[in-house]
Amino acid sequence: MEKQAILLSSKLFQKHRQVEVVLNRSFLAWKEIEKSRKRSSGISPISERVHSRGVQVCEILAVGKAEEDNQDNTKTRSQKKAKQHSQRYPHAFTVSYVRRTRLHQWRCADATFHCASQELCEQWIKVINEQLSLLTNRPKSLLVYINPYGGKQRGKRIYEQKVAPLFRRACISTDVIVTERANHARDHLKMEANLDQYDGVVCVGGDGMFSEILHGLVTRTQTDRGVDQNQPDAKLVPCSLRIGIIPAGSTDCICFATVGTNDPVTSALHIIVGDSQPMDVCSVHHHDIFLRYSVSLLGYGFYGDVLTDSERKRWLGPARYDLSGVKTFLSHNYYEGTVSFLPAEDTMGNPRDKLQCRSGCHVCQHKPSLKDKQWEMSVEKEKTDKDGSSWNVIRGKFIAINAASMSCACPRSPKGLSPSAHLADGTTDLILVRQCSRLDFFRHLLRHTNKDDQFDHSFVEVHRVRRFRFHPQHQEPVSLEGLSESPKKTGFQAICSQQTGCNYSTANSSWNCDGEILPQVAIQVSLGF
Ligand SMILES: CCCCCCCCCCCCC/C=C/[C@@H](O)[C@H](COP(=O)(O)O)NC(C)=O
Ligand SMILES: Nc1ncnc2c1ncn2[C@@H]1O[C@H](COP(=O)(O)OP(=O)(O)O)[C@@H](O)[C@H]1O
Ligand SMILES: [Ca+2]
Repeated sequence: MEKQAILLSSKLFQKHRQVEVVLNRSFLAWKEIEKSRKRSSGISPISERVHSRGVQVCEILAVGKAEEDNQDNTKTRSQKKAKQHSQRYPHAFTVSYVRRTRLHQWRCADATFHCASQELCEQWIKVINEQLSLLTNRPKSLLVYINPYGGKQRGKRIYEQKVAPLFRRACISTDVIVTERANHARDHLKMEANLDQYDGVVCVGGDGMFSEILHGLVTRTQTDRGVDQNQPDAKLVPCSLRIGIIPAGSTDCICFATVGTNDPVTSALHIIVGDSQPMDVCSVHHHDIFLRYSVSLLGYGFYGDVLTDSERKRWLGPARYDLSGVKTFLSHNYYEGTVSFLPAEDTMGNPRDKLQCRSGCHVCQHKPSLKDKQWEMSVEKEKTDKDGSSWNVIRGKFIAINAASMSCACPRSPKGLSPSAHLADGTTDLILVRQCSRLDFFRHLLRHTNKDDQFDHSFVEVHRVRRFRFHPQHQEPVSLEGLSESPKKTGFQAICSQQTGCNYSTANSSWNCDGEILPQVAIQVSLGF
């Protein structure tokens, strides 16, 4: 590896230990040199033990003058020694940096260095800050939306206690909006927010709140650029602002599946260092009318019914999903319909290849470019127009139809609904669970929580697809009113689905779209901007 030029190097003190601190463009290292005398057979050689530590510059959160330690904590000998040193060398700076703890979990650590003079201390702060200012992907100004009612209703506290102090430490300025109603954040982003002044938007909440913010931002971007997102063939303009997620919801699958954990501090640190992860966005239409976007789960049958039932138990917090899960499992409903899908090319891997998508994943990086895609789409159109040969059509009775655009990993299911799904490959994994016995379905569900393959059942099939359509066997009432909006939550559909009558509500389930119920059952789904 090429050796980098040293930008600054000094002998400083960390507590009472002398350390050699070296900074180059990508790394800050400090080496403690401990001199100890070994007495053996009358000879006293001086041996040097070197403890070396360091941090990549891109993982330094901030550097600044150290706060004076006025506490009288000098109980032990080493504390006394450290105190004496800090009095002798009062000019000190503190480097805050990312420390990796458990798997995927990040914490903020501080290292304080005492300098022989004020000039040296200021020089260190200046040189490190200069290097940090070269990291242009870091946000300086953020717009934060907090859903105070998400998850266990701890969003506000989580933000104030765990996240805001870190943003302050990293000198990130924030405008914070605590939402007062559902869709407050979406409407504010759509119509009011002055987005030019921010480098990103932060969502403090769950998957539903993320979805709100995504819709606000995407709609605003299209409006600003004169694109009509209701046109099914409209080429959407990508958003220039990134969305950071501070998990404070019930499932937090979008955060868990992208970061690897649902921990507010880890997420705040990823935001500060400017990490980003592209993700697939599915567009959902009903008869060519735009309904919603989805980034995680589009689920019909089981997950639709769980969500419909759980909405009336919101007061229970995240436990509502457990209760509704058991209830839905016991009702053991199945739904008839036709699923048609356009498979992804073989080069996109397959849902059972056991490859996990990670940051910098090569499948996502080498997905077909827009140009290839346009070509592909014209071929696809030709084929379908002639004989429909590239579309697969499956008619059947399904307990669940799940489209996972990402793994949908969450604390309940650490591998997720489709463990090998890619975050940004332009495909979704379509999982069809056909009518089976309760015991078989239980076995299938259980495999979401352990290492066994949940697709290894005769009644389950999974396809990696670019587009799909669903038509329920039983006609839904024709109503174009209220499209693109959530249905009124009267609970009507849920109550009806418990009965065995023969109206459409009984025969059909609903789609769970990232935690929101879709108002329509017949849908067309396509991926990619
Ligand atoms: C025998 C035990 C069986 C346990 C099976 C566990 C499987 C769990 C798989 C969960 C996959 C969740 C996908 C994420 C969906 C979210 O978008 C949505 C909304 O999340 P939010 O409430 O907004 O955080 N949550 C649900 C439960 O539908
Ligand atoms: N102030 C608010 N009052 C009521 N509902 C809200 C508010 N802010 C956001 N919401 C809505 O709450 C729903 C659930 O939010 P989310 O943060 O995902 O929590 P959870 O994971 O518990 O479902 C979302 O659909 C969102 O639109
Ligand atoms: Ca995907």
